[in-house]
Amino acid sequence: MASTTKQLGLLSKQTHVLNLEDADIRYTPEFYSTEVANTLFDVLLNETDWQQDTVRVFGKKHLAPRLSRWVGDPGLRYAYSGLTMETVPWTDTLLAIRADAEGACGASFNSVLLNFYRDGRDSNGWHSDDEPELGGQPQIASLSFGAARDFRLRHKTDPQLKYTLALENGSLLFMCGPTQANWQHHIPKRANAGPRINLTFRSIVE
Ligand SMILES: O=C(O)CCC(=O)C(=O)O
Ligand SMILES: [Fe+2]
Repeated sequence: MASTTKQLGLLSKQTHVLNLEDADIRYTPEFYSTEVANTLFDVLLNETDWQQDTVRVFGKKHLAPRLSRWVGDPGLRYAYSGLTMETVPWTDTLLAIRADAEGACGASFNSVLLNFYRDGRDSNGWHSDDEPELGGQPQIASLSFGAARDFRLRHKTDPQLKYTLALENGSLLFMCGPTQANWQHHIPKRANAGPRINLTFRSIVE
């Protein structure tokens, strides 16, 4: 994957617009073919220097229930769960995926958070990606590789409004507009789930 603009075997599959109030979320299940997605899973697994971060929950420090890595343009910093993280440089693989995501979403991204859910015991707690450095209407492209996992959404003020969708191997989920201001999301634990890698491309405004 030498060229940063090379298309990684994109399929022109249907994008579904989720019918959710106060949100703008679009889901493309087969953004990458299964074959390409499986290859990308292996490459990302092996090329990434995975770390287990410490997160602060109600003032207490815990090891995050997943492995992760921040990648982005030089000098970018990001405050996350009470910690300031510095990004590490892009790889050719990540630049190629970024180009695909930017083309599909009509957005630009200067960083990506890589998450590795080793098995179904790994998870991601309820949150919004609404840190000030993401701007007023964060645009987030989320790509999933490996085992499908449920992605749950809940409205911040109306408890009746909730939604679950399975993020499949090779899928793209794009969240933009008022989504982060009004909704939270999480990845619950799932018995027997296999390994999964998720990339969330973002744009940090300094
Ligand atoms: O793993 C996922 O699909 C979600 C990851 C996520 O919400 C995040 O990194 O902010
Ligand atoms: Fe998130």
